[in-house]
Amino acid sequence: MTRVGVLGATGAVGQRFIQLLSSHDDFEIAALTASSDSAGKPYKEAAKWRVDTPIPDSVADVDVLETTPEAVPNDVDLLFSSLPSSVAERVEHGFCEAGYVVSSNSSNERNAADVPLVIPEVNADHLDLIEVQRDERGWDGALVKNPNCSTITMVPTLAALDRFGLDRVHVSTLQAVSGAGYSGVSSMEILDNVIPHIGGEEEKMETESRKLLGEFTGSEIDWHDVDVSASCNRVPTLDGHLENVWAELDDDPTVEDVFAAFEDYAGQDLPSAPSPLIETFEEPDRPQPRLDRFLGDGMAVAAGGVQQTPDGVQYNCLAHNTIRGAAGASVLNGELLERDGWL
Ligand SMILES: NC(=O)C1=CN([C@@H]2O[C@H](COP(=O)(O)OP(=O)(O)OC[C@H]3O[C@@H](n4cnc5c(N)ncnc54)[C@H](OP(=O)(O)O)[C@@H]3O)[C@@H](O)[C@H]2O)C=CC1
Ligand SMILES: N[C@@H](CC(=O)OP(=O)(O)O)C(=O)O
Repeated sequence: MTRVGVLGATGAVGQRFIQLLSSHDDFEIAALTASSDSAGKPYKEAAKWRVDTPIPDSVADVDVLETTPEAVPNDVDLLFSSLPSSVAERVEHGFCEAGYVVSSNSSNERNAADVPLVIPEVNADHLDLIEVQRDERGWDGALVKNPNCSTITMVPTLAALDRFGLDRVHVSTLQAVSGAGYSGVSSMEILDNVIPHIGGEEEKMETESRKLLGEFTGSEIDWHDVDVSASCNRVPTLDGHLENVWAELDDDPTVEDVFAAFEDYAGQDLPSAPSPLIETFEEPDRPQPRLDRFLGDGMAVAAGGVQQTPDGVQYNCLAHNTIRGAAGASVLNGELLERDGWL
């Protein structure tokens, strides 16, 4: 078993990590950290447990640690990070310097030139950027990021469409409230409403997509030159981001060609990787958040509503934002790090 820790374990995403890791066949939870307010308390007291399965017995009475390299046992091989990005920016480097490999969900440094931003089914080879990172930063550890939840919902479908020459993408999102965290959007704001703005989200989709779809040259990531324009909206669903995508393509695929590209897109042979990665629907009213967010145990991307347009294709896609879009994405990266010998 690989001994793992969770930084920010008491938070909304931290709890998802615990849910996923407590039943993992290869990872064993060996350290849970949070803020100084929680440190020293048993996990069940420090965390207000809000996940829809019971708090695992294996963590309930474990004492929460300070989020410092000194507090985490040396024999922990891999850390998952779900800290607020302002905190992550301050502390993640210290863990990497101390020799820990950190698989982080926080948004800081996702676009840094020497930080691998990875979806294992899309760009597993970008992990080799760790060599460059270690050379440049003098770390024994490493920092690897997964993308933003809206980005990760769309990018596998774009990767599948790239065989037709991806030229330009417009996307409009309908994002669930859990993406903003438990206290992020008040019920008075979101009930009977849609909020047509999510701070920073559009820029994240527009940049992270191009890095993920880029080529690793051996020393750097050559970003894809696709032009991405995003419009992001908060809607009153609990979990599951739905997205309407218009992709302009060099070729002129039929609807059947697009379905085949989605269905043939290869997954990964990793414990948390879904098969298939992209589940398709011919019914025009699918995918839907409530019906389809748990496909592939919350790790699949659902796609449907495929139509030809004058310049390419239009479709809808959906993924579970706190599983495939957050904790599940980091765990999958952890599995890739282990398989490829980076731990
Ligand atoms: N991709 C996605 O869909 C989502 C991504 N995220 C990202 O994940 C990260 C975590 O989000 P979320 O779980 O909602 O946040 P929460 O506020 O629920 O949890 C934050 C966690 O960080 C800990 N923490 C806060 N301040 C400090 C500090 N100064 N030092 C050490 N630990 C600290 C908290 O501990 P304590 O309990 O002691 O305060 C808690 O464990 C963010 O970066 C967020 O942007 C979040 C939601 C969805
Ligand atoms: N902004 C996302 C969630 C999030 O926290 O994203 P990021 O991981 O980029 O910080 C949402 O609101 O749905």
